[in-house]
Amino acid sequence: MFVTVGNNKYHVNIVGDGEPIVMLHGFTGTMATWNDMLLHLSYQGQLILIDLPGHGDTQATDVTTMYDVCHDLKLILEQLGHQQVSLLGYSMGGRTSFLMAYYFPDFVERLILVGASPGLPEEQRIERQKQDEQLATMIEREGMEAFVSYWETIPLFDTQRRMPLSKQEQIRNERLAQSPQGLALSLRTMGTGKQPSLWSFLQHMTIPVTLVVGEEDDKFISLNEQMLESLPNAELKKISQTGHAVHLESPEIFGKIVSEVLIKPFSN
Ligand SMILES: C=C(O[C@H]1C=C[C@H](C(=O)CCC(=O)O)[C@@H](C(=O)O)[C@@H]1O)C(=O)O
Repeated sequence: MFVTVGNNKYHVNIVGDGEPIVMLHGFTGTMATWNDMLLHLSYQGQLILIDLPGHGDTQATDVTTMYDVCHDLKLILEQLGHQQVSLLGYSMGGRTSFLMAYYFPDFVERLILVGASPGLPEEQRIERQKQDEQLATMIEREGMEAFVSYWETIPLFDTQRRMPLSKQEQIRNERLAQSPQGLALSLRTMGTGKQPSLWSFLQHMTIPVTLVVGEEDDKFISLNEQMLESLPNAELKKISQTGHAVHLESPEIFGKIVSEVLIKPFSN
């Protein structure tokens, strides 16, 4: 189905009824990124999967900041009849989930974040915005084949080469199915450099936060351990023999973690 907010038309997939958990994919992904994990999810509530701007079947070009995206997401969920949701986000979707809790604290019940961060320290943002702009321009000039061939070789995804070739091909095809214009818009709107830094806000985020990170994702292990020190009501789950995309590399383990968190929410 599609939900229209303002000039933007979002692709949304709703499964079941009850307490909603909204799932937000990462850069270059779509709602299909959750398919493997969902095979191992035991949850009686409602699943709401959304393609973010610049991705999948969503047609949302009237966004310039992450606030615009978060506000659209809130309007979508209110249109669906929800006043409060849980959020599950991977990487860019995790950063977006963090911001949803920051902008709309009464709207977010809990966070489950995979390979996520609260953005960069303020002083690093400008440089990263330049890098994100360079990448956006590369994608527009050289197209999807060249971008994906580069993107899948970054160290963050080294562990994905241990996955079955069929799974690697599935991830590659999901990335190739994106448009250069869409990914460029995403980087210019939702790129890591564009994310307001929430590091100083973490100490005030009292909702339950489950951080999930692959034990071989060195960069995000360090970031998530730092986040855990600041978050007053959080737990950190490290998944062995797994890298950045925990939900893709260890879908069974991740599905069980999400099931446990949603069925028996922890609270410090
Ligand atoms: C390379 C870095 O940042 C990017 C890496 C992961 C993020 C993501 O969404 C996953 C993309 C994927 O699975 O293909 C992405 C984001 O958060 O927007 C980052 O641009 C890095 O070293 O920080």
